[in-house]
Amino acid sequence: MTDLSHALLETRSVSVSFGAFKAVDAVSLKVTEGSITGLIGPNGAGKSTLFNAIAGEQACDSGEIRFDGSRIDGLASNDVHGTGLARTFQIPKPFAAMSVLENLMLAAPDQPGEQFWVPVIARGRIAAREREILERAHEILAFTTLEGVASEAAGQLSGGQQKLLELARVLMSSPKMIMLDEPAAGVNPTLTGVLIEKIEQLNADGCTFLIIEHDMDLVMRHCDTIVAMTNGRIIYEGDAAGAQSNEMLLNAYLGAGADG
Ligand SMILES: Nc1ncnc2c1ncn2[C@@H]1O[C@H](COP(=O)(O)OP(=O)(O)OP(=O)(O)O)[C@@H](O)[C@H]1O
Repeated sequence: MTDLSHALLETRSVSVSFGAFKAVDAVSLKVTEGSITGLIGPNGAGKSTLFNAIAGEQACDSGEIRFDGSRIDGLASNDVHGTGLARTFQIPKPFAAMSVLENLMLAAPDQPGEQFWVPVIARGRIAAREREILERAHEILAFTTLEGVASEAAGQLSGGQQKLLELARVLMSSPKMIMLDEPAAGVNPTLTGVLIEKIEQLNADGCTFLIIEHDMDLVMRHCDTIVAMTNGRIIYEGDAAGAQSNEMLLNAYLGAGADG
């Protein structure tokens, strides 16, 4: 039978070391276009290091990373983002003193900026682009339920709202794929529910997700594929039912005493 599933993101034998310690050890992973893929594993398994390598924030020792048909390993993080692959961080990093709206506007690609030498003739075009960015920011604020706090300083938001702001910021670049690092950590159940609903809506509109998460209920219920890592290696790739009955995976969690 022909395999019609297309790997939007693929790592081929990717390794990352810190000194003599191999945090990611020859990881080959495929994320199918249109999927919500969960990346799980006990603390220290190498999940965030793999994310950082994919996002261009951590150099690989060896291996290849392909996104949407092109090699992205070796690209700087901004250039990876420019290919349509966005990521959020385990600990949100907003510009705390700036408003929520300003945080979104700064995340827009193709910023016109404040360039005093811009010829008068171009100023109309710049104003039009700024209006477009503002409109898009308001659309995304409404979508992520943050419109009511648009003028508040980002640093004043609750932990859960900051996670929504992280998602809102990456949506400004209309990415094809989003990697979320522990989106539900420290978030109350109501906001976790909002976050999941938004992820599923974006997914229905064609956005692919790779999600690191320790909340097993979230992962098992909302991810169509699960990839499990331990000690830098992939030990399971398949569906939720298979993951729940996988002995190696169970032992890895028990051995690490993880919170998942
Ligand atoms: N910059 C670094 N320098 C040295 N060691 C590092 C560095 N970053 C990560 N490590 C180590 O690499 C291993 C993998 O860490 P990583 O953060 O990728 O794990 P993780 O699976 O994301 O864990 P968690 O679920 O706790 O976030 C850990 O042993 C960690 O201590």
